[in-house]
Amino acid sequence: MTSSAGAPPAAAAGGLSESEQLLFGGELTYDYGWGTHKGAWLKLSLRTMAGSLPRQVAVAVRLARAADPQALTTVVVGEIARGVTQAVSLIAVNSLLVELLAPGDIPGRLRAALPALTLVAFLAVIGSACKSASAAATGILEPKVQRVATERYLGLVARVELEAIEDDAFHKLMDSAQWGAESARRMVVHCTAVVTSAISLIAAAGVLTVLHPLLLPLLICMALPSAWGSLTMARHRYVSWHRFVQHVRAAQLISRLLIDQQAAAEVRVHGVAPFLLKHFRQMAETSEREQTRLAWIGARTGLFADAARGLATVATYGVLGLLLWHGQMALAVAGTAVLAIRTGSVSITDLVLRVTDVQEESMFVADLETLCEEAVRRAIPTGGLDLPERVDEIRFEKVTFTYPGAEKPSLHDVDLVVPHGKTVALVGKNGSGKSTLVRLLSGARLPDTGRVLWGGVDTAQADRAQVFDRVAMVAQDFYRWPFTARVNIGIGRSSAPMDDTAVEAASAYAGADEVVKGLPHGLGTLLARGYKDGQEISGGQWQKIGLARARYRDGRVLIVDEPTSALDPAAEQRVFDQIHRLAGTGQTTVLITHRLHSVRHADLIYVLDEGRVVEHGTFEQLMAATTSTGAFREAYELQARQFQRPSVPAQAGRTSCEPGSSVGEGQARS
Ligand SMILES: Nc1ncnc2c1ncn2[C@@H]1O[C@H](COP(=O)(O)OP(=O)(O)OP(=O)(O)O)[C@@H](O)[C@H]1O
Repeated sequence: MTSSAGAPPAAAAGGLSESEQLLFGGELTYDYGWGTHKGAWLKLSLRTMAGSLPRQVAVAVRLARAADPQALTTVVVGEIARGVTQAVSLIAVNSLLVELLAPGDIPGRLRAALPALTLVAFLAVIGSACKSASAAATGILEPKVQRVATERYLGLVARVELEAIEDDAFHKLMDSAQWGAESARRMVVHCTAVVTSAISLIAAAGVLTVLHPLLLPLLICMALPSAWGSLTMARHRYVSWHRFVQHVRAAQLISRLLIDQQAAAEVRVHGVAPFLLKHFRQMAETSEREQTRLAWIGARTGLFADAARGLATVATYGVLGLLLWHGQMALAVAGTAVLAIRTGSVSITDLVLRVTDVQEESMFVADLETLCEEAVRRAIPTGGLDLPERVDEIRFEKVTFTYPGAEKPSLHDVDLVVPHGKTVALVGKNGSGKSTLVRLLSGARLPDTGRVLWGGVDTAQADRAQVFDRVAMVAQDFYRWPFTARVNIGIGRSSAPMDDTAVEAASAYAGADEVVKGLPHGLGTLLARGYKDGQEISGGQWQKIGLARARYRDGRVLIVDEPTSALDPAAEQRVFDQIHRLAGTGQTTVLITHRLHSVRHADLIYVLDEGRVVEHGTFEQLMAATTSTGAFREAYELQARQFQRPSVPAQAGRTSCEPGSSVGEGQARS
């Protein structure tokens, strides 16, 4: 692999670009907001990595404190005590060696060394006890830290504006953050190890400084090559991961599609598997090439680091030998120095490795932090103006709205009124802006210009939690939760305990009671295939469940977006009858439908075209030639004609196929 550090791997990766181009319409790279890959590479210098370490450790400590303060205290106290025992132990070893190497008979020397020996043994026992306590507390902390980190980012992400959820840069952050939560868990272990190694190193360094001031700088020289090697590899791995996260995500998507339930029929009937497998392989092979590249860099870096470390070790022991040679150091002191150098060098290697681990994990934790900061920045504001208890009308005033990245507005200068207790229908061609309009009405989106007023309160300034609380919505693409039928209905108002009587009443209202009756465990049936006892239901049956959910929510404003598109004629009639009946109970309803005959009873009909309201009025007004532009009337008549006697295509040997021709009709049916 020859790609340079800053070059995107796809450029050097042969088949990857082809797969990306075909399946995803372009090369899969991310703009992080804080720079390109090349920028990231430059930013990850050794200095900044070391500089950011304390901040990231502080993040881990904060998470650990939130997760289990008692366990955190045990870890900290345990590790400090362990370090102290090591330091004291080294000093005891020094006295032990002094006694053993002193002139005199062996039994006498052994007797003199006994107290130091006992102290070394005692300290070893204490050290082990501290190690066990710290290990147990770390084990307790780990999963809790991951939970706290996960809960935190999920909680924040669930509150961001819809716009952020559709933003691919934000998605990238969410992908990284999932790793960040796991990294936070691992950071606890690594941080503990860092503390252990650091204390052990301080102990060894302290003893070495006392023995001879020259030994400490030599010990540091021994450690530097390992530090450089480990940090260099951590940096390579991190940059590589960031480059490849998008490709990994895409390859995972392809592999999931191959086993996806919804795609299963098409995968088989259309023979899609070889096509997907080919592209999966291309993407996987590119990742493999990247792994090979990293392995070679690792081998090279390790070789340089080991060579430098070897030289430093020779120099250190050489200096020790010279000191002994010139009588500047006693033999017992030299023995302790060898021990301290060994302990210190092991601690330094361990410390460097662990610091690198912390550093590596901290980069992912930093991503998690960035996501949390971004999620806070893009959150739906909490608080705001209170809505009046009774909202007489919801009013759109010159509302214009453009989706992020879209070239033209989806709503343009829209004026509209939804009076309290009335049924308002929105009709118009595909893509005319109906669903967008209800998203703004429900507060899910805010206008770019103009105002959406709930009883005079602008949704941009209102407490949006209050707006949401008053809305019950069955969106076109309402979510099919992979839970039981009960939860699929009761989740409409999940803040309250689920009440079976209310769930049953809502399902009866929407005609979902028949669906539930047909399920093996009634409301307790899991509506998710692929799990034990999970059931799948039809699109129309799901639509009834969706309607029941909106009914259960019992919002003051009911928004139904294409509620009957998958329903059979009887069920469709029933739904519209129910909606009309609601009008009599003072329920405000906004109905989106393409079935124009079903809006006859609406109090107001708005006709949209290319994001603009082209006409509005009652059904009679829109149908009357004198009071309408004809947009609604023409569409209505076009639909009505389809219900009149069908025209029959000409067949070979027939000369007459005119509509109404009884012969033609008879032949057509035969
Ligand atoms: N999330 C989105 N991001 C970008 N553009 C969108 C998004 N949702 C809708 N649009 C665009 O906004 C326009 C209006 O879409 P909208 O879904 O509001 O139309 P609609 O009248 O409800 O259509 P339909 O009758 O097909 O449901 C369309 O051009 C559509 O492509």
